[in-house]
Amino acid sequence: MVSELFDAAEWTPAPGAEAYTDITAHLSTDGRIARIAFDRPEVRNAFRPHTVDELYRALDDVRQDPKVGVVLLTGNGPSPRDGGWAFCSGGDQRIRGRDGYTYAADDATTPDPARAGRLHILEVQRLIRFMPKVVIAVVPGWAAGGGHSLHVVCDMSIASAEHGRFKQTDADVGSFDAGYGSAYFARQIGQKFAREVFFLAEEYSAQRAYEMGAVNRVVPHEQLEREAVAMARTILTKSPTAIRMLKFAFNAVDDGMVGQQVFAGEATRLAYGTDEAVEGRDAFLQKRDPDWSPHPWHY
Ligand SMILES: CC(C)(COP(=O)(O)OP(=O)(O)OC[C@H]1O[C@@H](n2cnc3c(N)ncnc32)[C@H](O)[C@@H]1OP(=O)(O)O)[C@@H](O)C(=O)NCCC(=O)NCCSC(=O)c1cc(O)c2ccccc2c1O
Repeated sequence: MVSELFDAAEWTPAPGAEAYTDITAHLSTDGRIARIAFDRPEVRNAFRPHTVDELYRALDDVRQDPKVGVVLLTGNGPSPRDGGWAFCSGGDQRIRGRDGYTYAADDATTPDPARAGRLHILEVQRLIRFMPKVVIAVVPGWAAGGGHSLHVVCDMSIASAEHGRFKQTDADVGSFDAGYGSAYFARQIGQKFAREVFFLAEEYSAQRAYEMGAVNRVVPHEQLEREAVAMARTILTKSPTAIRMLKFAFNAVDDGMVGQQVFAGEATRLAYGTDEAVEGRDAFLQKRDPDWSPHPWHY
């Protein structure tokens, strides 16, 4: 069983997914939705460097899959140990070294001193942020620490009414996501609430997260993945170009010059499709002056 909420009739394994140990990756049977899930429920889906490597690969694969328009990022469960549910509880504290999270040597908890520690969940955050597809955090249980930050960076979040729980534990464990996890979170819900979530590190419910504007929908646990798929199916009825440009427009205001670059790159791609741009290219290749006369100076 992948997860108690997983509907086997809906999904087929993504190419290469059989090699994953710490995540699962599936595509909907029509190939248009991806479901990528943390698969370490016994530790509330905490991630180690190997988990992050797999997550990055799976997300990058779907980024490059032209059929996929929406990605559901979730956590499998429940825990076989105590029945607890989690989206993700952040970095695996057992293998946190002085330079980041350490790769395992011979077993999952023995650090390999030959490899530098990693904080590359931040690379995953950037991949989610900049991929031209909608990423929905599907939160069946705890979103804590770095898991809290991951849901923050997703485009939308949907949470289980019964088991969805949130807690930003960074400051409890001497860590701090000083980028999207905190500063962008404050943009989402406001400075006072964001500071409260980080400075007090108190647990809050899915309903409270909804009231603060941190999640889009709170739904009965049993229906969580069905509702997430329904949201994805609605998004898939829209224009891919419009959704892509909207995502990058929403990002741009908070992403500085990088946000402008990402948005502008897509604008350039659209401009390349015009007769005007084609004339510029053809004139160069044909070693003649471009004829811009069919193209007015629009106002
Ligand atoms: C998530 C919890 C609030 C859940 O509490 P609950 O009581 O339901 O469950 P347990 O505490 O009993 O947990 C069950 C079992 O799982 C183990 N576990 C849970 N989380 C982790 C974890 N993150 N690492 C390792 N193990 C974990 C737990 O020990 C239990 O196992 P036993 O064998 O002991 O029974 C609660 O579990 C909790 O608070 N978890 C820790 C949350 C946390 O502090 N996460 C790390 C925050 S820092 C971080 O994630 C982070 C990562 C980065 O890569 C960054 C990079 C750059 C900047 C910042 C980063 C960053 O902040």
